[in-house]
Amino acid sequence: MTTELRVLEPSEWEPWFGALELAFGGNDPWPGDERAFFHGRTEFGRSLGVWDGEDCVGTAGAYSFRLSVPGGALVPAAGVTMVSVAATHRRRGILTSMMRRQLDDVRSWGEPLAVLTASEPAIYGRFGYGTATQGLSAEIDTSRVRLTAPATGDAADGSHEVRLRRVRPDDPAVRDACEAVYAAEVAGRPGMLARQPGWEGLPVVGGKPKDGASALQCVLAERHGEVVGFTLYRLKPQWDDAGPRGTVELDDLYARDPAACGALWEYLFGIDLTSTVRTGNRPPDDPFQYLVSDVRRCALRVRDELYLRPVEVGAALEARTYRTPVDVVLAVEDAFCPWNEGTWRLSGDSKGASCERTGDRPELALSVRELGAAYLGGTSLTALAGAGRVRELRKGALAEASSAFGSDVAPWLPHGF
Ligand SMILES: CC(=O)SCCNC(=O)CCNC(=O)[C@H](O)C(C)(C)COP(=O)(O)OP(=O)(O)OC[C@H]1O[C@@H](n2cnc3c(N)ncnc32)[C@H](O)[C@@H]1OP(=O)(O)O
Repeated sequence: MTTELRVLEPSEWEPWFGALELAFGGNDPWPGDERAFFHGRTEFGRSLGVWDGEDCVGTAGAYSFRLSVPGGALVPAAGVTMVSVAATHRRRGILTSMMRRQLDDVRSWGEPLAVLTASEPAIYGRFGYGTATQGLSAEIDTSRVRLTAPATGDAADGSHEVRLRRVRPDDPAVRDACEAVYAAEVAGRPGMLARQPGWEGLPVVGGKPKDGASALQCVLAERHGEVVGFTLYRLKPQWDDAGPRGTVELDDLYARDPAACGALWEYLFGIDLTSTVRTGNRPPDDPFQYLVSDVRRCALRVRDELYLRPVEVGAALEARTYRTPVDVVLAVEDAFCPWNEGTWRLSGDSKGASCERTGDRPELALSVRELGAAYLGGTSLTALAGAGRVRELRKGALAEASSAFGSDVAPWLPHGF
């Protein structure tokens, strides 16, 4: 088999995307507007195709993202996407060849991080990606579970009150207002992506009617006319002999303060003719868990979400801040990107950090995959050490580093890409 790996040309997009669709199991092309959305987002200089003669047999892309990290910086990160190999050409190293080329490219572009969401968790660890964020899913029995929103304030004229308003999600003014609420959250929550041009259309494209559910609906939370939160959801009606038992399929909910957040959740819980609120990916520390009467009937589950790989260890560790002061020598293993191998001294605190090569004796040993898992503060180094994935070589180094790497706000990736 002779195949050629090359950078994707715009004229090759159709067979390239068609190969991806096929590799994901369907003969059916994606709906036209979703295709158009992803066509518009394709960055040709950063996308790879593998060709066997005329046939596209491998695909991979890398969006130019900026990822929020602890401390609030937005760090350039390659958003690895559209990865596939034709079923006829699997397990012959084509994915490995694309990962090799891509990580070399990402390094040459000066991006310290690469991130992705994985179709299967088993695929990317070998290339140095660790699970950096988790998403919380819930299926809440709202016929039994009560949610009590916090008091909105005690102004006699009710001026602290949150008002809810139903709007069209595709109205440009609504989108701008929702984007502003999203943007305000990014720096404060590691793992979120600063919106790149064009990506503001994702919630609407991704929220198309599916599985008998309604079109996307949007409710704004406003205070003094200012939008302080919003939710996007679909309603899925269902009836049986006992009457209505519809479902609220929640896509998005963002709020700038607890009162707005509580008001939006309370609204979702109270929609007539529904008895379930279902959601697939909320932050692990989502406030609704602390407002409900019966968390057990919320059927909470956590799932791996964002995988992160430090492409340049030094630059990556310098790009974030640390919750508590840290001064530790890390021995990093990185067989796939050997330029990261070796010992690094990380010194940092809540204001900044330096991370430089050193000849000093290592104090903590770990692979780049564990560094990726711990990077956003969602996976503790202590937990990884408990699994034998991090080794403490100087007593006290583990506790010091683990506390420093942590994040009080759970890192979270709101959507796939
Ligand atoms: C970010 C994203 O886009 S995620 C989407 C990923 N794509 C998909 O899931 C679509 C369906 N699957 C595929 O297209 C292919 O099976 C791919 C892309 C996952 C793998 O492509 P291949 O060319 O077969 O991988 P390659 O031959 O380079 O395998 C490298 C190693 O990974 C292992 N591997 C590859 N895929 C898998 C998998 N799905 N599960 C477990 N191990 C895997 C191989 O066994 C091999 O291991 P080895 O080095 O120990 O022998």
